[in-house]
Amino acid sequence: MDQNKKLTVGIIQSKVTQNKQENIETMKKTMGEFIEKYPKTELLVLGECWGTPYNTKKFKQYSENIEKQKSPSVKMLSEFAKNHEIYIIGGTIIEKVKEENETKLYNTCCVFDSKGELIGKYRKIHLFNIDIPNKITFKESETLSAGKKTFAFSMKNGNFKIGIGICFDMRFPELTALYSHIHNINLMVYPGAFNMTTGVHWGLYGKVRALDTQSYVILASPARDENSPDYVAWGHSSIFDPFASIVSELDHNPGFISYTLDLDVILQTRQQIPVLKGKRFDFYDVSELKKD
Ligand SMILES: NC(=O)CC(=O)C(=O)O
Repeated sequence: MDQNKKLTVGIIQSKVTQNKQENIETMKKTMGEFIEKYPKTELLVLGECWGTPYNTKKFKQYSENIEKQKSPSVKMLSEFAKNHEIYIIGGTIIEKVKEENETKLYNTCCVFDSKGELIGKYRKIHLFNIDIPNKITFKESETLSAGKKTFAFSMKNGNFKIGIGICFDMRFPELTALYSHIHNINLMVYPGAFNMTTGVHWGLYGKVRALDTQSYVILASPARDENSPDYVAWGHSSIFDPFASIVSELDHNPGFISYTLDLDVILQTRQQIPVLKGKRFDFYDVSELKKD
C-alpha cells in the first residue's frame, strides 16, 4: 500500500481558561496523551483561540509576537512538532505586529512542519462581526485587523494539498473557491469557535465546504465551557469526507479524535461526480479572485 496516499490526522478540543500559561500546559499535556494513544499521527489540528479567552477586549493582553521564538504558544507548538516529528496546524493565536508605527492584532493560524519550522501563517480574512439581538453581539473588527492572504501547503509528496481558513471564513464560498481553483486543495482546515446561537450552522458548513471542494474538511473548536465569562464555544470538532459525510466527531466536551484520510476517496468522489472537472470557466469568471 502506498502510505503517501494516506494522511493520519488528529484534532485536539481543549478547554480555554483565563490563564494563558495554564492553557498552554493543558494543550501540551493533551497533545502528549493523544500522541501516546495515536503514535502514527502525521498532522495535528487545534481550535480557534485555544489559549486566549475569545473576547475582543482581552485580545491585546493575550497577544503574542509570533515571529519571536520566545512567544510562548509558538515555542511550545514548534518544540512539540519537532520532538514528535509531526505537522501542526496550531489553531489560532492573537498575533501582535508593528506595522507602520502602529501595533496591529490579527487572529492568526501558524503551521509547523515536522522539524518544528513555522512554514507559514494565515490571518483570518473575514472578521466575525455579528449582531443578533438578545442573543449575541460580537465585533472582532473592534480590535483585530483582517488578513489579506490565503495560505496553503502540501504533505505526503504533494498528495495532500491543505488550505486554511478561520471560523467566520467558512461562511464565504468565494474563499473556498480560491483555495480550490488556485491552490488545488483537497483538504480544507478551519480552526473555529461557533457559539450557542450559531452552532446550528457549524456542521452544515462542514458539509457544504466538503461538497464545494470535493475535499476533506476539518473543523476544530475549543471545548464548550458553559461558565465562560467571555464566549460559550459550540465544540463539536469534526471531520467530513469529500462526499460530505461526517467521518469523525466530538461532542462539546474536552477530547480528541483521530482519523486517516485517503487520497483514493478524494479521487473516487471527483471521478464519480465530476463537479470540479465540470466547472464552466468560459461562462463564469474567477480571474477576479486573486491569488495572494
Ligand atoms: N467565531 C467566528 O469567527 C464565527 C462564528 O462564530 C460564526 O460564524 O457563527
